[in-house]
Formats: sequence, structure tokens, C-alpha cells
Amino acid sequence: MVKVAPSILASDFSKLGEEVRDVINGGADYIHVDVMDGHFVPNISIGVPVVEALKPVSNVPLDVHLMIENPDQYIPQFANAGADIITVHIEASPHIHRTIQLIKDQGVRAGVAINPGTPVEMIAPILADVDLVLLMTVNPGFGGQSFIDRVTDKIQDVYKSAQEINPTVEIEVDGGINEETAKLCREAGANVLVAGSSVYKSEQRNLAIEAIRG
Ligand SMILES: O=C(CO)[C@@H](O)[C@H](O)COP(=O)(O)O
Ligand SMILES: [Fe+2]
Repeated sequence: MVKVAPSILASDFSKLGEEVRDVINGGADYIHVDVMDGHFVPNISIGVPVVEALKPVSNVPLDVHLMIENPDQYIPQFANAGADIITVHIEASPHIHRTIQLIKDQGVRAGVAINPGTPVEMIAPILADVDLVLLMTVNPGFGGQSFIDRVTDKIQDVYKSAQEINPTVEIEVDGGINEETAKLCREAGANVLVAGSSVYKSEQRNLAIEAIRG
């Protein structure tokens, strides 16, 4: 089952509740929330109060992508605010088993994210313990960037390893996803497709979501 997770980073923040309802009505499976701290990535976006405000608006899971240093310090707050999935970057998590366990201890699904320039071997030691692997298909920090197509090899690698040790893990891709790049990712084994610009900038968001789902 392929899922589509529109990223609210590309939405109109002046009417965020409406923007979230609109993509849910258009078929969104998750709402993807990009949290950036200006340290791990060169941009600052949104944080805990926005997750809290969106919780009553959304009847689909809030998929919180933490692009922050020291994620352990904030995981309980995001969980209490209503995150359903919390994903941390391997590059920002030197004690990854502890961090993933901390997420699970909050009763939240746990994900690990990996940048395009980081080899997949980095996440091998945690693959059996996570609910989701997020392969970045752009360098994180901004919406609207171009898909890095060599990441499809990494998707295939993760898919193959997951078949053996964690067949129910979700494989999510994020960055530059549109109808064409979504197809490449689905064929490589991804089953959760994050899309910001290609959904929110589209005239007919429901059609954009269905095209990405394939
Ligand atoms: O995590 C990030 C960027 O760091 C993403 O979730 C973007 O928000 C995706 O935006 P598009 O590339 O789809 O416009
Ligand atoms: Fe993201």
C-alpha cells in the first residue's frame, strides 16, 4: 500500500488548518511536518506549538521529521504535542538505539532518516528496530529542490535488507517528489512518498496526490 504524505512546508502558513484539511480531503495518508533548527540544517521552520495546533485538525497521522541537533531533548515534547511518527536523522543521533527507544517509550512510531550523502550502512545497525526509514532525496533544509536520482540505488538496498530483517518497516522518501520521481521511488521499493511543492503548488491537489500514489 503506497502512502502519500504532503509536506506542509510548501503550504500557506497564514491558513495552515485549512491547508491541512484540504490535502486530507484530497487523499493524504499522513501530514508531514518538517522541523528545522538552523543548526542541523541551514533553515528554521516550525516546532512543537504547530504540531499541537494541528493535532485536532488532522484525522491522519502527523509524521514529524526532526531536522535538529540533540533530538532527544525535544522528543517528549513532540510526542505530547501529538506526533504519531517521529523521525530523527542518523547524522544527528550518535546514540541511535537510545534515541529510537526514547521515541517508542512515548508510544510513538519511530523513524530514522538518512541524508543523500550518507551511506546506507550507517542505518544497518538500527534497521530491525525502527518503524520507518526516511531516505532523503534532496539535502534537507528547504522545499522545492531537485530530486537526486542516485538515491534510488539506496532505496533498493534498504528495501532488500528490510525484506530480510524488518519486512513491515515503511520506506519513505522526501525531497523533489512529483509524479515522475515518485514512480522511480515506488519501483525501487519506497511506500511512503513525501511531497511538498508538487502537491501544494498544484491547482488540483487531489489529482497530484493520486498521481504520486501511482
Ligand atoms: O524535509 C524536507 C526538506 O528538508 C521536505 O519534507 C520538503 O518539505 C519537501 O519539499 P519538496 O521537495 O517536496 O518541495
Ligand atoms: Fe521532510
